[in-house]
Amino acid sequence: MRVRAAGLRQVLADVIQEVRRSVSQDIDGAEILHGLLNAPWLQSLLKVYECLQRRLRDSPEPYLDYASGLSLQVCSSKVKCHLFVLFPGVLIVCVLFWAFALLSAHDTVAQKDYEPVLPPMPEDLPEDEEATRTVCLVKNKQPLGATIKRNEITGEIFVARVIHGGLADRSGLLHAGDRIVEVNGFPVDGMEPEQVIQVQARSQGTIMFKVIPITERPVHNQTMLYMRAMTDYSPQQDPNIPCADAGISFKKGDILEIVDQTDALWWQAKKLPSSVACAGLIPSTNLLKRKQRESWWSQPYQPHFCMQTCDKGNDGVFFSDLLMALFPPSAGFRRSMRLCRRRAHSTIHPSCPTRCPSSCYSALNSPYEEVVRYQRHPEDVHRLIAILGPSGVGVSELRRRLIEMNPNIFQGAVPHTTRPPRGYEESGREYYFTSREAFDNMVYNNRLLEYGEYKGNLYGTSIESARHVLNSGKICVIDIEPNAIQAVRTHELKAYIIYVKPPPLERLRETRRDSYITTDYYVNRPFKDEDLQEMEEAARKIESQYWQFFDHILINDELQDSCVQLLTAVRQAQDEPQWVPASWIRPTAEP
Ligand SMILES: Nc1ncnc2c1ncn2[C@@H]1O[C@H](COP(=O)(O)OP(=O)(O)OP(=O)(O)O)[C@@H](O)[C@H]1O
Repeated sequence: MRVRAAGLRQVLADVIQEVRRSVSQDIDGAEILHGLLNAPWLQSLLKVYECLQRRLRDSPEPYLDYASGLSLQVCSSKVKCHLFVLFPGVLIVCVLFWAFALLSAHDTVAQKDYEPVLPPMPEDLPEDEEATRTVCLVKNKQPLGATIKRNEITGEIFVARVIHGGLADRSGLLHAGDRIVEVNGFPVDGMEPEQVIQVQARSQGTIMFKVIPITERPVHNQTMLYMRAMTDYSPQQDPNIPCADAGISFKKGDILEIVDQTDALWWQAKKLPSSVACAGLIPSTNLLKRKQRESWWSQPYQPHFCMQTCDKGNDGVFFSDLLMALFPPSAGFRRSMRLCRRRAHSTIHPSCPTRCPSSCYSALNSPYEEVVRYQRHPEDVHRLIAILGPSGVGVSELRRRLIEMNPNIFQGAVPHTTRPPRGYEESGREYYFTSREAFDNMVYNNRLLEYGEYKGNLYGTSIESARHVLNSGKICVIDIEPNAIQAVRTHELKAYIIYVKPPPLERLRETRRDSYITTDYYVNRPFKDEDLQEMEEAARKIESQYWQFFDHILINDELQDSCVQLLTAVRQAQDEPQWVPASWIRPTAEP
């Protein structure tokens, strides 16, 4: 009340005076606040606000709503003659034409002529009139925003759901559960829903429903809920959706704002970022899980995409030495792990299935993952940066360049190995050298993010190793195999996953012309066309299985551009809000 009486600008002036006093008392921050409150833009903004408030209070009423008619009368009288004396002919015609147009617009607004003409209310309202409601909606180009269903026993037609933000919802007059008795005067009992829709589609301009409102409307205490889609969905390909046009399609990784979960089978959601007010139908978690199970049973058997090879070649003693010399502290583990896939006696394990069977499998199988917006507090440890991509795409190169750019900020996690150290190696620098027993112990206790065996030696990255870097205040940057994604997506590490994607084949050929690939053998050799095709194929497989987990996709085309992109993505991960699983922030949230 005080604000209205005194005016906002007056209140601001009082506050400024108070703050000025604080400035003279040298109170921390008072000067900044004073400068802010004194800013001319704030004064102007308040002035505009006050003007608008005044306008709202004393909303202008038209003095006449027939100004154009009156002016015609005036013109046809003597005044016209006087005007002709004062102004030459053409000019006066223009001025009069303009003035009439203006006055006619004024009259349209004054008479509220632009509002739709509603049909008269029916006169013969039945006795039980209070039990029915006549709802008149003005159709524009958008759909009505409601679906209907038929009670198969009684033949009665009901509103099945009202789409959030649609025409029916905005009217506030139709609700899920209302029984539709008539549409535009046609009784609809016993009709098929398609026939009812045809009746309503025929109507022009307005559409009138006679409904018996539902007596007990469910109370909505909907809270904001966001989900990351873990699967693709297209309503056009779903024969079970109540109305395909009311559905929304989404792809893995899309963020969905769930606006209505009242229906057990069909939720209403908006795909973010969204500029539309109207939501669309998506299948609920349970329904989508059911669909996935059904489609899984109908698929031919597909072996799990797994990083295991059983090549028994034995030409690598030499190779390992050269390898470690070439890539001493940071790239060794990845290289070993990568070559594990290609070479002898090797397997790579994500540590996760033993560590977190429930969260891993549920995240892989659940069609949605609840997410929240999270921004790291500047005083918290950094988020782990995990980079992955198909072999040869440039993960090691990008990671190496990032760390070299600023080793005071970025650091890799030192891997563990059971292989004996070489002359130049120091435990804790190139590797932590451990016994096989100690390594097995780490595996048993789920302390490894991923591990693998190569030529009889075990290699792995431990959680402690990543934690050590993070606790030192640096940003830990590691490269992982795709099947280790689940192991790094934890409340503690809050991994930000960067997927390095190869550019189209043409660009790969051009950009990798002078680059070398590390092959099965200890020599690096130029990329061949089949290496590039293999890379594309591997990328397709990774994307089809893991796309939903990627926080950033970096297309490694020009190396310099990719480095800049990587740096930007890492900065955003640490300093800007990102969608993360709700279970990281609220331990009670379902994984
Ligand atoms: N954008 C790029 N343009 C040209 N050459 C590149 C680019 N990115 C990486 N390279 C080169 O491609 C080769 C393979 O890159 P890198 O070793 O980083 O691959 P990787 O993804 O780590 O796979 P792997 O671990 O199997 O070797 C290296 O010689 C690297 O310098």
